[in-house]
Amino acid sequence: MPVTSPFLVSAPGKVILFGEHSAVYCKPAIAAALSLRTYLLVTPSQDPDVVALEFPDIKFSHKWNRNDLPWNVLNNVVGEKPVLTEELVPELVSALANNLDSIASSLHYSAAYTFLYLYMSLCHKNTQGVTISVRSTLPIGAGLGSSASIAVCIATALALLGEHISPALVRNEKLTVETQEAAFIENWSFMGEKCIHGTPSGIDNAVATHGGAVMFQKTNSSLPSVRTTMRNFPSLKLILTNTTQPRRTADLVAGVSRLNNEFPKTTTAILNAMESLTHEAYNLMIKPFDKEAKDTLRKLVCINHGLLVAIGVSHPKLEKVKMLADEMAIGQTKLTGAGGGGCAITLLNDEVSEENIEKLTLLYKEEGFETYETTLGGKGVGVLIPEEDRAESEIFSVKQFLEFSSRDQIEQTVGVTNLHGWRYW
Ligand SMILES: Nc1ncnc2c1ncn2[C@@H]1O[C@H](COP(=O)(O)OP(=O)(O)OP(=O)(O)O)[C@@H](O)[C@H]1O
Ligand SMILES: C[C@@](O)(CCO)CC(=O)[O-]
Ligand SMILES: [Mg+2]
Repeated sequence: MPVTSPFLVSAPGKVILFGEHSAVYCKPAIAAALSLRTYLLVTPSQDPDVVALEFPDIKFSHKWNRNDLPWNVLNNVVGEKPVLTEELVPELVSALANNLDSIASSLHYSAAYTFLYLYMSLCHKNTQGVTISVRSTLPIGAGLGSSASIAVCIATALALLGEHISPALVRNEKLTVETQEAAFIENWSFMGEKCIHGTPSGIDNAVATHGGAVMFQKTNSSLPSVRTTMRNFPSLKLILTNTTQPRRTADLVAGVSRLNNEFPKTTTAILNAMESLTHEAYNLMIKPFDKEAKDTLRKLVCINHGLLVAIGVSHPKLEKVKMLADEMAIGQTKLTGAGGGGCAITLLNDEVSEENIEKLTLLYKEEGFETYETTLGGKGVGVLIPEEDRAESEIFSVKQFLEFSSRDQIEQTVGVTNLHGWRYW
């Protein structure tokens, strides 16, 4: 698709309520889309041969000349059309290393590698040069699925540029993504997640694509994963706390794999326990959600956290989040996402007062932690373009997009419900 005017893609982060890590071992997990999102702006490049990235959230920008990319390798191994493979194509992975060798930081490398892998897979040599700028209201590398939300945004933008999905179908009049288009985005964002952390389960990018709340289970054969939409997902009162301790999902997933190799029987028993508690939680959450059910759900949150501690993915700062909440007897806390730092959720007791919530958030602030006000179960991926009669000057520029100074400013300016003068494709 020739890009004559900018377009904007956005996708949500997620909270895993039950089953992180066990999800990688084909156990079910429950997750919901977050109101915090990643926004990706596509603009035509001034030089049609240049593909540029502007990722200010991780202080990274980079350019490639599209003629320097290893198209021949790709065409020899895969052909001209995108072919979904079970694993990343090793020849492409190794050829791309030459285009990435000037990038030293692992944070920058994984973002650039994901982009290039998807660009090579979904675009072609003659695809017009574009600048891809990304801003997120999600904390990065903190357990809220920032990698999946950027992978979904990139896969969607490149699938549109490569004309694999049709703009008209990305959003129909009900503002939902058509099944086939969504499946294409989900599958390719999964390849993006593989670039970032090796052996993802696929739950994060499934939620970022489809939104809502799901029980998700990867299969250990070549069969597709099973995604069960949880339509009556109960509204949960929770505090989401970021320890701000940096960590990489890839490292934590690799740590669990080492533990599994060293103590296979014990690790399997823990993963099986996670499986059964996820089923128990699911059964509670699909029925009328009364006080008893809420109490039981909190107990399951507590058990799930204990099991995650047992497989070595907690962190002293996550334990501090839990301890402060436990001391106030305010609810039950578990880490969310890959752990090792990043975020925890505290599922609050029903009767908890606003005063106590404020007291706890203050205690967290004193520890250097951040808390977020969010809602769960929102929309998945979406694409917006400026309305036809929109004057060029009224469409924000890459420069403005890159200069938004805070999460609030991003949300207020490009937030899906706040963006005036743009319409769904
Ligand atoms: N806004 C962004 N700009 C650039 N790169 C990003 C952005 N958001 C995420 N990334 C990429 O995602 C990586 C972080 O992914 P990682 O899986 O480690 O954490 P997460 O997805 O936030 O947490 P979890 O996987 O536990 O939910 C970063 O290293 C970077 O490559
Ligand atoms: C740790 C993990 O289970 C969740 C990360 O959000 C990894 C995955 O499922 O891909
Ligand atoms: Mg991730």
